[in-house]
Amino acid sequence: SDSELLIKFKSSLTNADALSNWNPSTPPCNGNNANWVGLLCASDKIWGLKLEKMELKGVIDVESLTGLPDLRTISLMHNNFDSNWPEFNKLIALKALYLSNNNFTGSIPDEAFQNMEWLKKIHVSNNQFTGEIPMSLTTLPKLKELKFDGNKFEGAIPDFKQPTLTVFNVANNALVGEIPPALSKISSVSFSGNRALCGAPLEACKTPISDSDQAPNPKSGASVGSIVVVSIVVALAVIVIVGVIFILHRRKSPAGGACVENPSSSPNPHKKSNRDIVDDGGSTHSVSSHASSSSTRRAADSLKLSFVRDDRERFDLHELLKASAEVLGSGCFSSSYKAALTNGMMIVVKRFKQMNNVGRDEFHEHMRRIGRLSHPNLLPLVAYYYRKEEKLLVTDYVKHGSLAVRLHGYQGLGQPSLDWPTRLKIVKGIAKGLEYLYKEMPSLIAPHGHLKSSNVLLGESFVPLLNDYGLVPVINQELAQDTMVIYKSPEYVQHGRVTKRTDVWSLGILIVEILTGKFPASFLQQGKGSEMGLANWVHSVVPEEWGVEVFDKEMGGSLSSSQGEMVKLLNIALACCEGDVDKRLDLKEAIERIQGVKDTD
Ligand SMILES: Nc1ncnc2c1ncn2[C@@H]1O[C@H](COP(=O)(O)OP(=O)(O)OP(=O)(O)O)[C@@H](O)[C@H]1O
Repeated sequence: SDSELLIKFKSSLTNADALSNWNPSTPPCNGNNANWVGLLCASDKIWGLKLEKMELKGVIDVESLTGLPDLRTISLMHNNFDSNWPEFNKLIALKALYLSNNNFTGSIPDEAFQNMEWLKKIHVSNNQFTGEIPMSLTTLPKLKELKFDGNKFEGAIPDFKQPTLTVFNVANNALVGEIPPALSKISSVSFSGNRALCGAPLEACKTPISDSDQAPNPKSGASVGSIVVVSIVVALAVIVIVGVIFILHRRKSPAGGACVENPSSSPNPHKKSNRDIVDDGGSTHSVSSHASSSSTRRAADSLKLSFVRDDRERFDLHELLKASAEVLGSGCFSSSYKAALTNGMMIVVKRFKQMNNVGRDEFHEHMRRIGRLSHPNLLPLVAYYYRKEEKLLVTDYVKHGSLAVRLHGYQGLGQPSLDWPTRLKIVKGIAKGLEYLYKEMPSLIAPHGHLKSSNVLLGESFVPLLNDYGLVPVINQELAQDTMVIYKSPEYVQHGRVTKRTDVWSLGILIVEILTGKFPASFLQQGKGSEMGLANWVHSVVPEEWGVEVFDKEMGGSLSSSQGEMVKLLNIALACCEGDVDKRLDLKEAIERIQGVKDTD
């Protein structure tokens, strides 16, 4: 059983006190939550081991882990492991392996990553690894992130060619020789602190390379002269290929790859005439200018939008493809486009690529369930589109935009900020929307799951409308864990669990943001590192001994006339983002107390 395998895994570790609740008398998982510390669970299955900062040491028994067929991610970062490379390639389904900040030693065998076709992320920064960077890494088709910095790797960098490789860091090793041309666009910082690396993005290699800094690539066996000639040819080809990839990437990821739209940028999104909304199995279909091309027509014929409410005028994907579109933002999670239909209707299409956590039937059922929700503080789902590779969710366009932009994006433009009565009204509306979600979706542990200021839109008279709710069950777990707000909560960061009070924590963070006017910048980062940042952010903007100076100055005169009520609301917010779940307010208490705050202006 999973319990036995994990207990066996634990038995070869030394100093495993942190795993004391690994006890066969309770099952390791309870649905999507972990009973045992350091596990990541989904539907009672273990998909991740997150054993970080536990002072663990000893032997990593990979063999035992092969008995966990759903295991996709392993993090052992910030421990004291000092062994040689464990045979992780026995875990062929692994997608992410994080071993940074330990004392692993010895060389990593050349074939260490053979057959690990699913592996996307490998972080081994700040260990004591020696020898050469293993060649088998160059054969991984999905490799996205490779962090090998802060070790003692030597020799040349193998010829990485994967176009998927976007995060690459080998700084502070003892590497020599020419940087493979396909890596020339990576920041020079990622190659700094090595013995003798050359070529873009660092300085060009000298030709011929002098004896003292010559770095023959022991793996290629080619002469320096031929390397130079081949490099020039390859470099030219790469420039052309990178150019094409860049253009395609810009078309697909219009915000330039930024993880989350930065609300302090202009509130008016840059208008584009041509945007790709539907990706039909690899070929893209631009909105507007190519609407009449036969491929677009063929694709549109095969595409059907599923409408989830009866009270809405219907349109089809033909119409959507003809519409002129504008990019609203491109987060880690999704990309959003605003489209004007021929009948004048303005809609927003959100495109998700990683929404495959459930099968087709369950997905349809879940969307219909979301479609049945109706509340003055929820932005209703209008329609959706299902394909295995991607999903589109369609909502109305809300012309006043998001709370994030209203709070943080207007300052430079001389626009009036939100006053206290409006902020209080927004907080009360958000709380009511959340209360409704809890009532209508009781089976979800976190009925919202991604509550933050860019997911609160402002309707007429600043009525807040919650967006992106109820999506936790359908988003791929790995992406969800890296991006969704609930997974940045203290209980998830520390114990790998989400509770009925986790959305309350997000509500607390949001109220602190509304009252202080400070933006939790760690929302802009993805994945690890951003998590503690967000949990600690509250303490940085509202220190232990806080006074009236913490409130947003933009609230002007109300700061003196309504100070008492503001203090009351901030205290409620702090009780909502209390790190200890047992001491945190539950939703009912939080809502009662919020509704009791008065608009005294
Ligand atoms: N229906 C809508 N009407 C108006 N603006 C919207 C609408 N939906 C989203 N937006 C705005 O578009 C921008 C991009 O939203 P999107 O939801 O794609 O990303 P995000 O909320 O910034 O981050 P994440 O990817 O984590 O959800 C945000 O500023 C958001 O407030």
